[in-house]
Amino acid sequence: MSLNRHLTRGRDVARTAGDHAADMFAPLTLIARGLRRHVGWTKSRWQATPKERRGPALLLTAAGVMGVVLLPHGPLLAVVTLVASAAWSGRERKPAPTPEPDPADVKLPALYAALTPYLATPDDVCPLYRPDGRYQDAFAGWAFDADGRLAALEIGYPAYFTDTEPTARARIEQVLQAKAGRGREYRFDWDLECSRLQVTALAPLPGDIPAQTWVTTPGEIVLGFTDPQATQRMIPVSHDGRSGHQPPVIWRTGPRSGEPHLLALGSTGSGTSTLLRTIALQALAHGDLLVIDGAGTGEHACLVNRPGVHTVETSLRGALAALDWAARETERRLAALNLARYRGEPAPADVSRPLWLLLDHPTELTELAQAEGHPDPQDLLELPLRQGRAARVTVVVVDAIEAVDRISPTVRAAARARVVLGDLDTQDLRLALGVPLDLAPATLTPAGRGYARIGAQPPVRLQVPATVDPLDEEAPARLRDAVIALLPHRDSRIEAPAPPRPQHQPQVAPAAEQDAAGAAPRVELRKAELGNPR
Ligand SMILES: Nc1ncnc2c1ncn2[C@@H]1O[C@H](COP(=O)(O)OP(=O)(O)OP(=O)(O)O)[C@@H](O)[C@H]1O
Repeated sequence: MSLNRHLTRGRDVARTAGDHAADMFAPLTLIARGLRRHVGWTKSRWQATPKERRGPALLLTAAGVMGVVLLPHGPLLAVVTLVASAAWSGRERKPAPTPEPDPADVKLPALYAALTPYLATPDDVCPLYRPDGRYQDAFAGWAFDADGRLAALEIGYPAYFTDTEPTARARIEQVLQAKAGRGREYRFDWDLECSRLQVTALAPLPGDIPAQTWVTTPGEIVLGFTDPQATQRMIPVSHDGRSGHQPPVIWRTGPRSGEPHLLALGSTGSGTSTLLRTIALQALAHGDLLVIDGAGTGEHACLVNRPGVHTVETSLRGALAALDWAARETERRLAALNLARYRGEPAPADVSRPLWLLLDHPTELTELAQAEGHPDPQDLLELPLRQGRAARVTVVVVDAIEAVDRISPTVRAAARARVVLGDLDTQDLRLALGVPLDLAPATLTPAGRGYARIGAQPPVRLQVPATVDPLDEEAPARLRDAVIALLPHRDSRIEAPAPPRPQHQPQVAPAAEQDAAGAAPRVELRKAELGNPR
């Protein structure tokens, strides 16, 4: 056996013996500690007793001791009592818990100090913010939640602070969010007239709301859910096996809509394809779809061959053919509507059924078209975007925020309903929504979280329903089943009798038949095959 092993063993034996000894002598230690405390108490009492009373006190104690000695079993009882009381007072006493410090006194001085460099100037003779100042002088009110996190704060700031400049405001918002915790979203209400800023921490929106049939009127699309303060409407929602009501973000489409087209941008994996699927499932209830999957990831394969879905294209040639048909269909619809109006007749059924052009990452196809010398598919959207409202053609484009420069100006100008999803900085949010946000997003946002702005309305928070790809095996089965239940089948559309079918279908010629120059093939309307259109 090596020396090292001897030493280790010896150490173990010594430690075990020490532990046993400590266990054995624990009662004696307890009593000894108690006796020490008794002696200490007696000493302090003796010193506290005035000198003239010490003699009588000593006499009284001696008489007591004598009495005890004279009693039958007195000395024994006295020893037992002394030992018991020593054991009692020798216990380890837990220190009284120190009261939790007031979170306001811990967090608000730090917040005040962090704001001081931005809101103080040396020339101010009566500064609201100064290095040796108190937060109570500048902060008008505050509230903390049960976990000690800042829930609301109202601060005052000097009138000379440049609160009309977005960059100056953004700096203050950044400091406030950093000090109050980046894990939550905050709303900033700037009262420019009174030089006051109200900061409110926002509760997270409910996530994972499964796809389901929403209670809306035709033409209304539920993009997701928001704060109760942002809308006066509530719709029934089943979530986690319970029924309740949630405030929806509704996008109104159709001939009377001020925002007939939508553009959604997001960071990678933020849920833009999921948003497109959410819209597709609702649009299918009353209209027909044409889907272009520019990324070619097959995320919309669940729509292939579904009643009401004209085509799901993933190739450049297929997309060009389908969009060319959509442009001519828009033209045809307009002509038919104008003729009906001219004759004073109701609009024919085949032009009043909404047509939806859903484009996922079309800029991928734009790049491909440029490389191969084909026309840009986005150019074919011009007519549907300009005339779509009258012709009941709605365009929805979703793409990555990095591709915003490649989105055609016509799409950006005509798509006045905007959605932005994912972790984005304030500049990207502003670019996507067209206005600065008075909200600071949390650092980590779940999939489907973002903001929506319909037309000129102020932006609202948005959580898109979890309309997952039913072919995505990694998605939870209950969410996939919910989507499958909404997909129309050949014999029914949304579990209801099939509505009359439109009298025209896109027929995309095989790519091989396309001309050598790469021009998009014409989509033929095969009216002869109306009996079996799909
Ligand atoms: N609202 C949501 N609720 C729950 N999960 C979601 C939601 N939106 C998206 N997801 C999940 O997040 C992942 C990414 O979603 P999605 O494919 O829609 O994002 P994307 O923005 O299209 O991604 P990419 O940038 O790759 O195109 C998927 O697994 C999807 O199921």
